Amino acid sequence: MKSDDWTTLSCPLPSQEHAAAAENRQNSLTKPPGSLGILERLAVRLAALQETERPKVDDARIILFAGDHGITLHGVSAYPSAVTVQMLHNFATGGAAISVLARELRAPLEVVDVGTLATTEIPGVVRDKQCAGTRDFSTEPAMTIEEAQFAMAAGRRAVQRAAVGADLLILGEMGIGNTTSAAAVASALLSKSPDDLVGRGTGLDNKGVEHKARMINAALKLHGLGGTEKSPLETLACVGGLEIAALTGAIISSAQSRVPVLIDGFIVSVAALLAVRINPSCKEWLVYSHRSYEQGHQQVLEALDAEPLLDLKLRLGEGSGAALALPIVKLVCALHAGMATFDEANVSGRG
Ligand SMILES: O=C(O)c1ccc[n+]([C@@H]2O[C@H](COP(=O)([O-])O)[C@@H](O)[C@H]2O)c1
Ligand SMILES: Cc1cc2nc[nH]c2cc1C
Repeated sequence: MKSDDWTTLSCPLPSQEHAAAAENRQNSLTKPPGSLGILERLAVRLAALQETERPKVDDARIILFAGDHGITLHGVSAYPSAVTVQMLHNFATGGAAISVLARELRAPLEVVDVGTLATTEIPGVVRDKQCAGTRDFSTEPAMTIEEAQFAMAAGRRAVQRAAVGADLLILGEMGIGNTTSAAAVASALLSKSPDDLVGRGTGLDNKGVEHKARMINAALKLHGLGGTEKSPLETLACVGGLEIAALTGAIISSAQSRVPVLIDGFIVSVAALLAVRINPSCKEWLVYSHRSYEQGHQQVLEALDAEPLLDLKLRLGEGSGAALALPIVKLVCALHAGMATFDEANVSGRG
């Protein structure tokens, strides 16, 4: 078996039978049908995925992948690359936003360095990397195919270590420069102009955003991306990132292992797009937590037929938007399991 063959192995199909049972229950609960909006569909989807009429999300886990980006040589981020490794220490010592959210939610957090510039072990951070950052994709491919596959497999290893058996997996990322890589991948996969997919990232001004779009445009031409000739894996290798590759592998592996994934912001959604292009059967296993403030996110969400739960103008990453949405997902399950039916509560149905 080739080392990349696992990526296309089918994910389980949601159970139609349990979806029907959950939908019946939703429609019998003491509320006008449809009044809980998109949350009703979420309850039914989780029921189908967990093969039960009454799903639960008691055991959620969080995995965060970090990587650095050669393209940062060209001033595409408001922050220096050094921040990625500095933040790894912050994640490990509990001071980052996702560290606080993980503690509050009692969700175990695993942080994996899949390709930062760090040269030494960082206590509390799993190291699973071949490369210290990607290459500058304005002059050469960011990764070789083998490097991208290694990082995808690192994503799978993390899921097998930290998420198998969980009710839900939250994926997050950290990588200065990764909104440039993510926008480049999305432009190529969606055949859209980078002008429509670039955003401010960590806080670029208008000139910075224009420069970022020009860099991506030139790179797409250099690598022959944007048409149909290149595969998703080749696109990932040319202009993607090591943490984006790990996220892609983790999404596929989680779906194959029957663990639904709560997708975070722009970067994780672009990894979801890659995952669905590589293995369409993983699509059913993805739940979208929020619409990020990053300009291109809406287009990526549309391409994935996503219905995000929140729209809070977040643009932090780290899995923070997904962590903030987790209480809603838990409460959706509690409502679905705990509300009385019209019959049980002796409430009259529609006249
Ligand atoms: O998740 C998002 O939608 C999001 C939007 C903008 C920025 N980020 C975070 O900011 C970093 C990338 O921004 P930049 O400007 O360095 O490309 C990276 O660490 C991401 O986690 C994340
Ligand atoms: C401080 C900081 C924290 C982050 N977390 C995710 N991306 C980030 C980018 C910066 C700059």
